[in-house]
Amino acid sequence: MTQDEMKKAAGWAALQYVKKDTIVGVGTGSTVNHFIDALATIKDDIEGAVSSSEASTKKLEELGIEVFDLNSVDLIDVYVDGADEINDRMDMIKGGGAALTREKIVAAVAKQFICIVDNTKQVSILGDFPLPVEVIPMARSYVARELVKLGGDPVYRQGVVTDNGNVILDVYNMQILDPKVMENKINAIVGVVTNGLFANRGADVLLVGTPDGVNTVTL
Ligand SMILES: O=C[C@H](O)[C@H](O)[C@H](O)COP(=O)(O)O
Repeated sequence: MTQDEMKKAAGWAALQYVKKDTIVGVGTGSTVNHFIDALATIKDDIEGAVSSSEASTKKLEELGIEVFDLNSVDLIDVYVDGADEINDRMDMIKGGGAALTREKIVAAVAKQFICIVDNTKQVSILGDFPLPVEVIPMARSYVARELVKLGGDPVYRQGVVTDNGNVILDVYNMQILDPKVMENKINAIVGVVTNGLFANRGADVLLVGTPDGVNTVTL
């Protein structure tokens, strides 16, 4: 089974968590793209979606799913999104596709976070995947120096501008032993918009695509 087939299995499995007549929070990335394909098959049964990126908005609209502005929505029942790494406490690193800030905002509003991954994303300690940090452009060098003080090696993701008009620093060589503390420390640096640690708000349900089917994990 290929990695993409495992992503697809996890993406389609998330459909069982979508309730009739609700607004669905939709993440970003190659795994979520499979979920969007699945969601399109029940588009007449849902009210629509709130999207976490321009890319997901485009795909949702192309498939005929109405996309609402988050400010016009009071309640999101489930938020479905992928991850770059996830540990057994359901803490995640996200933002490999630079969509971390809008993802974190939509996830904050949702009652339940359903994380969909293939089995290569499960880790015991977060940090092998470089941690993305979205930064206001004029603060890039200052934030990079502060990230070095926290023990990381930040690298500017050249040529990438986020949907919010900002830049990304990818922080290498961080062994993230306490994800909540590190999330808070990095967010406290002036000039940081947000970082890709999702620990204060982790996943509630994890669906893992494996060669033997989809495993469901809850805490
Ligand atoms: O910014 C991107 C998101 O956080 C994605 O959810 C994450 O990078 C996982 O993406 P994929 O499903 O393509 O591996």
